[in-house]
This record gives sequence, structure tokens and C-alpha cells, in this order.
Amino acid sequence: MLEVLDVETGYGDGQVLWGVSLAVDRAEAVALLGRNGVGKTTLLKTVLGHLPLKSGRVVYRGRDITRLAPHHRARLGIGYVPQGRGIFPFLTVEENLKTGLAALAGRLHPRAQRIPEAVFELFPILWELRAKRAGALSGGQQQQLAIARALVGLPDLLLLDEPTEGIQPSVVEKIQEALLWIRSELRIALLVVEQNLDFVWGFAQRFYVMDRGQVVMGGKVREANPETVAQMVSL
Ligand SMILES: Nc1ncnc2c1ncn2[C@@H]1O[C@H](COP(=O)(O)OP(=O)(O)OP(=O)(O)O)[C@@H](O)[C@H]1O
Repeated sequence: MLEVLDVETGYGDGQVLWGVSLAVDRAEAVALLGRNGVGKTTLLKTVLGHLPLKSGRVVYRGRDITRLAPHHRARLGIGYVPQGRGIFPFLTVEENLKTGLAALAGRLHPRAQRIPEAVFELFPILWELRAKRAGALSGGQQQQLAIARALVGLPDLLLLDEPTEGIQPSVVEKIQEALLWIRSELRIALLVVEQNLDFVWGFAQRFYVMDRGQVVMGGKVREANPETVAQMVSL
């Protein structure tokens, strides 16, 4: 579904990614691990089209999208939940969800452009809070809203950047269950940047570890030794 092939990129003269390759299959959940500053967010940006590449390619559903603009990639079905959630605090929950539809306008038939019921099935709390300003929600509720907003256009691939950051443990479990459901029931592929290994072990099938702008380890979650991986990603 997604192939990142030998990508080199960075910011201005500063190179950050050095020959990075990875893949995500259809309806597969893949975790991207690594210490702070090793280039995980930068890699997500290359998939989203926010950074021009020095070399390498990004292929999505068999199509080379290396030079495709970000909004075209969104229309092809690539959704994004940024670090820090990126919700609009002065809009209501419902209005925030509708901005997700606008971002994917053109992807769905106009008649299909409404918030799918699956979103409220997944996060019932958002139905209860739909008229509330998003800024008044707890951190965990805001994270659920951010995931829900990315889901309203029913992407085929969803990129999430540290969804458990700053969230209390009871909500972390909810988000873990939600990601499992998104993958298995909605059949949406996931590429998730995370630091919380317990969380990752609960929903991902494969993982990659990055260090200093390169992929240094990868494999199947159920075959991996969690302690070895923890050593690779701990400070
Ligand atoms: N907009 C930017 N301009 C210049 N340098 C940047 C920019 N964003 C990130 N960098 C640098 O690129 C490197 C990789 O950052 P990146 O955010 O991709 O790492 P990360 O693995 O996602 O870490 P974190 O978990 O802290 O977000 C870091 O050295 C960082 O300082």
C-alpha cells in the first residue's frame, strides 16, 4: 500500500533522513519507533508531501506520488493525525469533524460527505460532546477528536504522530482499542510514530526503529524481543 524507497531529505542544508526505506501493507498496523529527534516526524512529512526529497521515492497504491502536492495525497486517501492533535479549539466538536470532510473534499461523492456513524460508534463520547468547544475537552478527548477528524473521510492509510503523548493511562487503552478496531473493522492501514512500547505492542503487527535518520531495525511485533527493542529506543 505504501512504499518509502531510499529517501534522503532534510531542512535547508541540514540532511535528516539518510536512505530510509519502509513499507506498510493494506490494512496493516506499523509502528515507527526511535528516540527524540531521530527523524520520525520528518519521515511522516515526506509521506504527506510536506518536504521535497533530495532523492528516493514514495509509492502509494502502486502510484509514484513523490512529486504530488499534499492535498492531492489526502484525496488519494492518506490521512494524518499530527503531534499535538492540531484541532481547532474555538470550533465545536462537530465543526472540527466537518473540517475533516472539507480536507478530503473531492475524494468522496458529495452525498457521502457527512460524518460517518462509525466515528461516533468508535468514540461515543464525541457524540455526547458534539456541541462543545473542542478547547474545553480533556487531552484524551481531544486526541479522540483528532483521530475521529482524520477518519471522517475514510482514508485508506492513516499516519499518527505520538497519539499517546501527554494522555492518561485509561485513555491510552481506549486509543489502543480504537486503533485495533480501525485496522481490523475499517481495514485502514496505520503508520504510527510512538515512544510508548506497551501501547505499540497492543495493536501493531510490525515495527521499525530509527536512529540518526536511518532505519536500524525492523520486524514482526510477535517475533520481537521487547527488551532489545526497548534498549534501542530508550534514552
Ligand atoms: N522545521 C524544521 N527545521 C529544521 N530542522 C528541523 C525541523 N523539524 C525538525 N528538524 C530537525 O530534524 C531532526 C529530526 O526531527 P524529527 O522531528 O523528525 O524527529 P522525531 O524523531 O520525530 O523526534 P520527536 O519525537 O522529538 O518529534 C531533528 O534534529 C530536528 O531538530
